[in-house]
Amino acid sequence: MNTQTSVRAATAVRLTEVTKKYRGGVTALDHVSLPVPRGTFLAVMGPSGSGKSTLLHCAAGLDVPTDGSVHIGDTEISGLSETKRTMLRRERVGFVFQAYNLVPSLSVSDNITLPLRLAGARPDHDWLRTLVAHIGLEGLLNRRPAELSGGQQQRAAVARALVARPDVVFADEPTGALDLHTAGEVLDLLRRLADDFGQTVVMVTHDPGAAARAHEAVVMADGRIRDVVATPSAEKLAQLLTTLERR
Ligand SMILES: Nc1ncnc2c1ncn2[C@@H]1O[C@H](COP(=O)(O)OP(=O)(O)OP(=O)(O)O)[C@@H](O)[C@H]1O
Repeated sequence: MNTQTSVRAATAVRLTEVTKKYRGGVTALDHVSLPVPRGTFLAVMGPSGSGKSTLLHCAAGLDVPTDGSVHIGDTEISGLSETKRTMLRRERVGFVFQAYNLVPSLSVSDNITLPLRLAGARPDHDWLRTLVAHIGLEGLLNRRPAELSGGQQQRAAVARALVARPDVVFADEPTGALDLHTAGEVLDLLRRLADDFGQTVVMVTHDPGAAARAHEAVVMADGRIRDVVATPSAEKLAQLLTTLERR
């Protein structure tokens, strides 16, 4: 393995000089470069319209950049056909959304393993047991989503995102619908998944308190990364956001 390959392999996601222009002339991302090392819990913050969702969509292969490249592990996804990107997302990317998006008619257990069935893969039962125990879903697996609290539903959604052992989990405002205490539990869980399993997590959030649970936070404005803050505090992030919003 040459040095460049080993450097790339240590990176779960890499954006290189990514620009995204929408029809109508909006430049939502302007030459953004961002390596996300494996095992990092990264928060993406910034004022409304700063490009957070666009960054997440391009990084996850849900959308394609106008220019620049995106790698998931060693695979450049920005040049793949839509079909290949869909397959790659199923196998190597997990998603957690604000609205848990569980299928109401399926049990918790079937919801968690759904991505595997869609990809035509078999569950790894050892991993499934570890995951369910780690996430605290034992005893809830036969229930329907409506029979769970909001926090339990989001924990089931986190288990579903992790079931295929993805290179990266993208979380879009994962605590937006939860009360403060339950939100704290879900954030602790995301942090433990990174610390205990080396799971890479990229989370978009408006909440400096949530971002402060991450290893690192990037702060965006006008489609660019303005700051990268290691071991961020809620106070420091709130201060940076206030400065950007006042401009
Ligand atoms: N499909 C689209 N077509 C045209 N412009 C778009 C589209 N999606 C986003 N934009 C524009 O791109 C810019 C970045 O939007 P984006 O949704 O990425 O920001 P954001 O930081 O996620 O905002 P918010 O915090 O409000 O969700 C904004 O100016 C937005 O209006």
